[in-house]
Amino acid sequence: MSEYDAVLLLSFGGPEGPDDVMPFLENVVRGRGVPAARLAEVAEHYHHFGGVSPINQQNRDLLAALRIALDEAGIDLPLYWGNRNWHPMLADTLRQMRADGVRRALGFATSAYSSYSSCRQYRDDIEVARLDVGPDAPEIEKLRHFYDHPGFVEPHVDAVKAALGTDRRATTRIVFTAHSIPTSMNDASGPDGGLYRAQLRVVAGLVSAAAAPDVPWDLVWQSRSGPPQVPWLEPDVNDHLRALAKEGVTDVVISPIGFVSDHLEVVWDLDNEARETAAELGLGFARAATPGTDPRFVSMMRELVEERLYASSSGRRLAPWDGSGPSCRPGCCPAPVRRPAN
Ligand SMILES: CC1=C(CCC(=O)O)c2cc3nc(cc4[nH]c(cc5[nH]c(cc1n2)c(C)c5CCC(=O)O)c(CCC(=O)O)c4C)C(CCC(=O)O)=C3C
Ligand SMILES: [Fe+2]
Repeated sequence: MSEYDAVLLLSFGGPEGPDDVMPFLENVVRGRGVPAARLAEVAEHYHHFGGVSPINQQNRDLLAALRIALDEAGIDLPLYWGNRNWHPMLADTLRQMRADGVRRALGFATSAYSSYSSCRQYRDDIEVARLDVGPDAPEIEKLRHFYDHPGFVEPHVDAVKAALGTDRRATTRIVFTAHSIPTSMNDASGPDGGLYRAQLRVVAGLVSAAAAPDVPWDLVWQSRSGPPQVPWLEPDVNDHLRALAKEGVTDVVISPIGFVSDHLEVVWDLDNEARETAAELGLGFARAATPGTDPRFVSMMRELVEERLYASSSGRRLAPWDGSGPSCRPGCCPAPVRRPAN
């Protein structure tokens, strides 16, 4: 018997209709000092899609695929889903898990990298939700980071290969993107600081080397939020495209390695905004796919579960990618100082 009795998918959550948009956004930015004008702008992005975030269907698809993968491996643990910012909310899910008799579950977060937003905040979410549920709330053990796992890297490699044309390669640039974060959050990420950007550079290097070592690449940032006086990671992807056009680059392939699926930031900030910027500049533009429900990504999820289920009891040798790069440890990636909206 394993000490685990369930698997939990932890995600960001997103609105499911126009009336959900503002309450969802308020959940996201509570205490984070994001200006009202920025919120109104992001609300518009959601309204372009009928107020429905793509992230929810992506998570439903991921759950269905993972169910099949677990069944095929003979793992009959029940599967749950709880979000940080929108229904199904994590506390409600934990309450259901407790009612079902779950005591200790493995948690997979849809976020590959170390930083407060992408790691520690999920651990904080779990603790806050457990306090809300009260005595006998299930314990959740978050699975390790997977940014450099082949199940995450290989789908990005194939996507970049597919997006790269055969013409004008000498003047093509691969532009890897990830969600910008405040520079202070990057400085505080991981046990020694700077881990968010460092992990992204590792993945950019792996994808470039396997997909197109002859094509130069850059790592830049997208979807900046927060008050303008707070520094965030730069350059922004749109500014970067302007600089590339001046340098004589003719074509760009944008690979959003910061994302596991086509979130709103991908389908709006890249497929609309960055595409438009490229068109104004006369740059050829292709956007590489994200893993989504790629079978290799789903198999990776199953493997990460299996690793915890069996490794400690069987003395099985861990896979080569385990510990291949630094990762979060308890206590790292502290929360940013909360500030009032202004
Ligand atoms: C590192 C990172 C990831 C990647 C890791 C991960 O995947 O977790 C990520 C993912 C996501 N971010 C998302 C949406 C939003 N993020 C916001 C705001 C912020 N993001 C931040 C960071 C990150 N965010 C930060 C530091 C803020 C400032 C406020 C704060 O300090 O928390 C805001 C507020 C409005 C605005 O953008 O200004 C929204 C609406 C969605 C859902 C998209 C969908 O619906 O498909 C997803 C997956
Ligand atoms: Fe975000």
